[in-house]
Amino acid sequence: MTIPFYKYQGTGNDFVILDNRTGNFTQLTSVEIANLCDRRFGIGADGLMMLQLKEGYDFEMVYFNADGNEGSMCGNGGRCLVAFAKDLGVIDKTAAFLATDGFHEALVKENGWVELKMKDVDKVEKFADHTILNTGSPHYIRWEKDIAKTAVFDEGKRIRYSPPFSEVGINVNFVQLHDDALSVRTYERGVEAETLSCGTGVTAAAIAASNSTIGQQEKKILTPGGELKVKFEKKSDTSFENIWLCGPATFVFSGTIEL
Ligand SMILES: N[C@@H](CCC[C@H](N)C(=O)O)C(=O)O
Repeated sequence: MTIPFYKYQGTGNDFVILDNRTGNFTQLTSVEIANLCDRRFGIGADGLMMLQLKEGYDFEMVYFNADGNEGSMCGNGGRCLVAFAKDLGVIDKTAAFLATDGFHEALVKENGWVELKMKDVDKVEKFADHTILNTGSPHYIRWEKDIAKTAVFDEGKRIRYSPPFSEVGINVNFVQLHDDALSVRTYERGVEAETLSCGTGVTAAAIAASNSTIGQQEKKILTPGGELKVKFEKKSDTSFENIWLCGPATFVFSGTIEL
């Protein structure tokens, strides 16, 4: 089977995208998807997405982690799929699409900048050195003094596979606070490695680092793959709405691959 594919990246979080409006790729197995994402034997990516038709929406986003298993929401992936939909002519400057965690809106701005509305957050669990919350995917936020020195792979893997997370897993984000920004490095579940950026992860970090002000807040986020912005409205210490993940989403290359 010959598969035409498109490769996109958002702050270095990279994805293989398939145009599945025909339904031709629905039967791909998790082993085949993992092979397509393999960086040595395949195209190479942190995940694979299919853009599909869905009645009542511009499109549907179906997301798989690099291990071939269907994942929960991917923020950078969602922004890249919106850029792809725009390049295909499926949308113009706005999108309304369905993902595994529900309905999302998005805006395509100048120079490849894509803003994605994330699901509301209504539970934030704070512990002495970490915070847990779900922004479409589950996230563990650990505060660090200097993330350049953090053993992201070893520590992230240890936490992701420790009880009570071992069975379902969790994404582990190491976060350093600066005066005007946050630096974030993430160990991603399903990739089982550090990625250059994680959209739902930086969204979780921004919310976990919110100040006590009720109302609109905005955080600049620095990741190893580039800069993102998260805007949100704080309703209470555990309730956040109108959450937007904003940043670049870029076409890299396209091609065909034999399966
Ligand atoms: N890279 C993603 C997160 C993808 C989901 C994650 N790997 C999981 O399975 O929870 C992002 O940009 O949000």
